[in-house]
Amino acid sequence: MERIAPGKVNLGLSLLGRRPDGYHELHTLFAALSFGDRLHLEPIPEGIAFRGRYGRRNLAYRAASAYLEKAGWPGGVRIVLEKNLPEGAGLGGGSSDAAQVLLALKALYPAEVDLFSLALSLGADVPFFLLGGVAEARGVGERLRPLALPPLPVVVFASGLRLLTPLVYREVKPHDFAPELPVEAILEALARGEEPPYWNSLEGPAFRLHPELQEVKARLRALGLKGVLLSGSGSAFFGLAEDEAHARRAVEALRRTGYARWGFLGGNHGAFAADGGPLPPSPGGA
Ligand SMILES: C[C@](O)(CO)[C@H](O)COP(=O)(O)OP(=O)(O)OC[C@H]1O[C@@H](n2ccc(N)nc2=O)[C@H](O)[C@@H]1O
Ligand SMILES: Nc1ncnc2c1ncn2[C@@H]1O[C@H](COP(=O)(O)OP(=O)(O)OP(=O)(O)O)[C@@H](O)[C@H]1O
Repeated sequence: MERIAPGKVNLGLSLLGRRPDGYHELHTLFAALSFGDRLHLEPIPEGIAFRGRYGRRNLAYRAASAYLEKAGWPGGVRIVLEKNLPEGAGLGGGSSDAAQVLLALKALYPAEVDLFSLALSLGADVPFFLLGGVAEARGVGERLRPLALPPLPVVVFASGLRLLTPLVYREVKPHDFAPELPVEAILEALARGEEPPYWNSLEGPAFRLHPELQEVKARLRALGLKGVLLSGSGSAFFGLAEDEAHARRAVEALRRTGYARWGFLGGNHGAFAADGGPLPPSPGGA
């Protein structure tokens, strides 16, 4: 069984405040990308045979172990993980891998397991990846409302700087908090190809930790991309291109200085190949 684990960007991320549990209340729009990691999974009599970095600490391994434990070890699984997303870049790579493992194991070994709470226990971004597409999220990222967006050409760039999410959140100060995102106005601007009225509250902390990120953002803007924003806790940025040709030109200008890729975001029709053609739907839905 092959599955694509798409990356994500946050089409706006507002931190509303700090919660008693130490996490932050957020309001964000998740949008899945048309490219990501690739996982190959096959049933084996027992145990978890995993090929990928970090071994048992890998989120894909941890998702397999969590599901099989809850399902009463009906069998085992072999997982081969092909990473295409940069790590620690704010593109949700590990979280997406974990979600695809949960969906695949539910198809391989159906059981009365609440995937959603299992996903949340693995990480705040994991529940979104059970849905994919585009969704408004509140809470720590688990209260999801699916949204519809036409597939938009998007450019993603990561300079290679690893920004660990907990460190960025630890840098958050009270003046980084902001109001709720204007969701309808953002969706309208995106549909019209105008500059969306969104922001990412984590840019402040990230830029305080790594001021050089401001220059990366300026470079993407200078290429004519709209809505240039840090994705999640970074260090990747994304920007919206006028069309495919513009996206290709921007990637050409960026590719010598880091991870540069274009694709489509939005659309609730699952993953697309980066050239815009649809990938075969991954078995087991979603
Ligand atoms: C930055 C985002 O990626 C935006 O989508 C998410 O908020 C982070 O999602 P994630 O990487 O899955 O985060 P987790 O692995 O669950 O949490 C890592 C650390 O980030 C901080 N964290 C995460 C989410 C949140 N709403 N508030 C937080 O303060 C916590 O210190 C937590 O220990
Ligand atoms: N399958 C995995 N893919 C990538 N990183 C993983 C994976 N499993 C564990 N990790 C560890 O988790 C860290 C964060 O990985 P991930 O790629 O999810 O970060 P991210 O892209 O910033 O995600 P997010 O946007 O959710 O913060 C990595 O730096 C790595 O140490």
